[in-house]
Amino acid sequence: MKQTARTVAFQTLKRVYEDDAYTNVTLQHALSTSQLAPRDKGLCTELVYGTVRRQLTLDVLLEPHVKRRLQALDVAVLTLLRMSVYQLAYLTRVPAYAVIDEAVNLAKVVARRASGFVNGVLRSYLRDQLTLDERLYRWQTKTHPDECQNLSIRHSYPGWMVQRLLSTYGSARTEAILAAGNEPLPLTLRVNPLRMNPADAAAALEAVIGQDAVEPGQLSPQALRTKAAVDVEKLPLYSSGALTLQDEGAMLIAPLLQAKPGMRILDMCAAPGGKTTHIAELQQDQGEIDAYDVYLQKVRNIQAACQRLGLQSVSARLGDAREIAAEDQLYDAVLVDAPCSGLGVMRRRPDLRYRRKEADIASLVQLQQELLLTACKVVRPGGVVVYATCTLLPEENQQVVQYVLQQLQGKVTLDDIKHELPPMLHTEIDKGLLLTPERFGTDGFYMARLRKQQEVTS
Ligand SMILES: C[S@@+](CC[C@H](N)C(=O)[O-])C[C@H]1O[C@@H](n2cnc3c(N)ncnc32)[C@H](O)[C@@H]1O
Repeated sequence: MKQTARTVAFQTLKRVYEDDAYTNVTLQHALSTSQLAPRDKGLCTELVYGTVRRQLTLDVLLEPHVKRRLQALDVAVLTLLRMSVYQLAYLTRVPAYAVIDEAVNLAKVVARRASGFVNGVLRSYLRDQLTLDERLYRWQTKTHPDECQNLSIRHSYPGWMVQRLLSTYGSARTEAILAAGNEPLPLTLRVNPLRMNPADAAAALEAVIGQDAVEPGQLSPQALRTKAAVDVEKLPLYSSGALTLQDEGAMLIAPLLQAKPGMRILDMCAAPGGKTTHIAELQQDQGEIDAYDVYLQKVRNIQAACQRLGLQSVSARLGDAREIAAEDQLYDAVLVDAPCSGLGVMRRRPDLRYRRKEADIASLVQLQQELLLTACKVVRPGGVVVYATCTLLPEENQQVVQYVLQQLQGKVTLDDIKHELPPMLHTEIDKGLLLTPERFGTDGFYMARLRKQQEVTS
């Protein structure tokens, strides 16, 4: 089969559906072993991410044109239909006849006996001549969904997730958050100040990807945003350790530790090392950072990141961070970048919305509380603990902080971080900073800083 953006996308999607494989990992592997040109890699990524993200909507769009239950279709056929309807409904720049021709040709190779069926379904879809909104309106008038079901199908998220967001953020903001989770991922980079300053890095990047293709970030002085598609990991600038791929919102977290050269810092949940390496850069690589993760492969990822960036001050360690004991020497600052439900990073991990189950939340909250309590134990009096997540649920964010403050009865207090953050974020601060993804084009994050009180000696 000749390799094109669509064939690689189809094979990736089929693996995702058949083996329940992770979309981002499967796609990354498929692209790195393909011979596709950068432009085709872009289209392939769009087809895979879009089809997975919009799956619940796509199935509703398909249903009127398929007489059988969709789940009863062969995986290859269902994959082709979803991928094709994604293009017809969302990628209006692609001509419909090209979508159908390519789907039928692909069907002849991967599901020969079903090529007529694929052709028939897609032609029936086109005959309707309705816009996406009109199709969804038709579904609505037929099924009379409540607000939650309606948003769930329109934006393709499970109902429980929508319900939890609705009860926290209300209708309009929830809809904006859901829509933001379906947007393409912007490419943001953190410049390593030990290697380069941001202006030089921007100029060096523009020399490769084109004039005016790079702009400074809005929220972090170390951030660059690129407007052109580029395989950053293949650039010498990247392999030489001048750049790290990181969301701009994530770049706000490490600075809250106020790391200075010589400080001893603990990063409790560190892999793949995005924030550990940021802390090391801010400390000019002069200090001691213990970076824990509970999975061996992930610990290796931290080591690899430090090696690429030329950082010496990090010790990557394998272990459950809840078991770290208060040694003689306590830490000056601790980061708890806790495992969480990930509702803030939906555009980054398109299948997370279907993998995450509502029942996970209670055990995540317990883990988050235990990690934060341990952090407060192993930080020195006067030292700080930064608690961060990439989710939007108050029970994993403000309520975890509240729980720990109550448990520790005044031994730990909440810091005011307002004046350390850009003024445009001040409205987002309330018991920590809550960055929702529809506001500034970042992923969604929560971050708060606690301070251990000095022991009173008489
Ligand atoms: C949100 S991610 C951390 C992201 C990382 N800080 C970064 O910026 O690249 C949470 C990490 O916590 C790890 N983790 C989960 N439970 C843990 C535990 N009990 N102790 C240490 N790490 C844990 C997970 O393996 C995962 O890599």
